[in-house]
Amino acid sequence: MDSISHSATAAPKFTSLLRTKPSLHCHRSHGFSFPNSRVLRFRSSRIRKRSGVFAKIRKQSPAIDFSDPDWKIKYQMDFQWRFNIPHITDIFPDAAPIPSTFCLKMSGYPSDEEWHGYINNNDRVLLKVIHFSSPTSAGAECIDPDCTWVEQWVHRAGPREKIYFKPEEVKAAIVTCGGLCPGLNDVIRQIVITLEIYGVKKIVGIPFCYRGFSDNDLSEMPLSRKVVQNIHLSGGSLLGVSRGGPSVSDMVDRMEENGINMLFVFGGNGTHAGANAIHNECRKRRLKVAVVGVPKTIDNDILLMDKTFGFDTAVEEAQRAINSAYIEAHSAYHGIGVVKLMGRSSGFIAMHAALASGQIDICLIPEVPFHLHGPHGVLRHLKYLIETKGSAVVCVAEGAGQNFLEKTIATDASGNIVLGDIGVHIQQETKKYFKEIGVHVDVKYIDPTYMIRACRANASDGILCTVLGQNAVHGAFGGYSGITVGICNTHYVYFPIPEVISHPRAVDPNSRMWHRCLTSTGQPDFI
Ligand SMILES: Nc1ncnc2c1ncn2[C@@H]1O[C@H](COP(=O)(O)OP(=O)(O)OP(=O)(O)O)[C@@H](O)[C@H]1O
Ligand SMILES: O=P(O)(O)OC[C@H]1O[C@](O)(CO)[C@@H](O)[C@@H]1O
Ligand SMILES: [Mg+2]
Repeated sequence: MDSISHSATAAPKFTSLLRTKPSLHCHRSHGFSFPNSRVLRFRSSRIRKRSGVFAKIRKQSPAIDFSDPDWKIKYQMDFQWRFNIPHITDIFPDAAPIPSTFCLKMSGYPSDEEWHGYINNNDRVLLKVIHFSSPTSAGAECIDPDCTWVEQWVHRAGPREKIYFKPEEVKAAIVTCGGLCPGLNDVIRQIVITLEIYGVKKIVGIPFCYRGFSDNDLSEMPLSRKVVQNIHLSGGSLLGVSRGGPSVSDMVDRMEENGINMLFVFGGNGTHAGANAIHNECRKRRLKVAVVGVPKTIDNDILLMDKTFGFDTAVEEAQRAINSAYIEAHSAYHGIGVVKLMGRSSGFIAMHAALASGQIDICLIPEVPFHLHGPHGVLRHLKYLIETKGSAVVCVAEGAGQNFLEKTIATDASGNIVLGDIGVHIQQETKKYFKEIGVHVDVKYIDPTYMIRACRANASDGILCTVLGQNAVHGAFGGYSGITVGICNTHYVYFPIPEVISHPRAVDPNSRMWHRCLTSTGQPDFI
């Protein structure tokens, strides 16, 4: 039987620490670093400020004192506190749960009367599953110099036996923000379907991201199973997306006016900062509202998750661009293909697309610095490839090599810096370089960004969207707020929002995956 101790921390150990910050003197950025390894650093203490809105992320604690024999237990206690997921009862201690209206039991099956199929609030998923025996192991993430094994548990997602909202009193709203991403419609669809199964009748879409809360020309879109039945068959978002928007206080005003008490927000770091700010504002106003995020980033740059929806589709779709570049390059005399793929601050799409295609000779990502010119530069290697292979294909992530481009202070409506076009730059520099050395080359440049983003989700993303969408609804009905859903070591979890947005997730240049990519392309260091 589920004990309903949804609160913080009844993890396998330290069950007494429910929602109270332990007084400890451990950790976050203890200052040592190992060659070739990454010591876990907690950047969650950063405070992000935007348009007067603060997404406050937990306070910094002192460094870990490893001479303290209890450092590990203290570290784990602090971890539990940080990964506690906020619950309605934090502000409404008397909120009484009711039996779930989401029924899993089929009559007569299974025969075991004890079985109910719900997730116990105390179920946990292990966040890190590799025990690195040494800080010098590839990709090692160590907490202490000996790389001691420290268990880190996070909350398991899924339907709870007791719920904190009566379905007839729920008005749920869905909002999709940032850039497009394959799978948005799949998640909208699953949320609507699952809400209806709980018995919710009032479900609306907020058009064009947070803008839909403030713009008087935009009105709520009523949603039902009938409306969303086939929307996953096309890409884009039924509700539309945009960047920028109103202040958090204006959005919560509108939510109050319109009686919205469940909000499902899909987006990246920016959107989640907004969702967390809405959650905090609702708590400040003592509103019984559940705000649940669904990470949407085609760049796959949200922390702690195996991957985000749309990423697999993007990698798959990128194959078409890479293959075209390869065929063009291969069919031309001294052909060079350049493909630019998405990834503002992380090169996951470029790295995975290069690995999947096996057609890339040079993969350039923001996390790994490179020179274009000079004896070890990309252009010299291209010359070598032309001489030895007769053609070459380069894949570059959009955020790579920004140091070669003119700095700009231009930002989009959300405050994101507008990047220079590294793909065009590489194309131009390549042409110039080969002209200067008197070697004929035929350079073709492909930027498939918006073709990729507009695709419908592939099968594996379709499944991921389904699970994430359903779990978002279960989280809200379970009484959680200020959380986001994710996949972690193949299991589904809830994270407190601040922990996943403190900074963008990046490719670790010391990881096996990046090394595999280098093995596959055969490229040298360009430094
Ligand atoms: N720090 C913040 N606090 C509150 N709201 C924010 C914050 N940053 C961004 N937003 C809002 O979140 C929405 C989306 O932000 P943004 O355009 O950065 O996309 P994103 O969620 O990061 O997704 P993408 O991966 O497509 O960039 C916008 O309406 C923006 O105003
Ligand atoms: O052109 P837009 O819509 O501002 O979006 C571009 C950005 O969106 C992303 O696809 C992330 O959503 C980035 O890779 C890219 O820089
Ligand atoms: Mg963003």
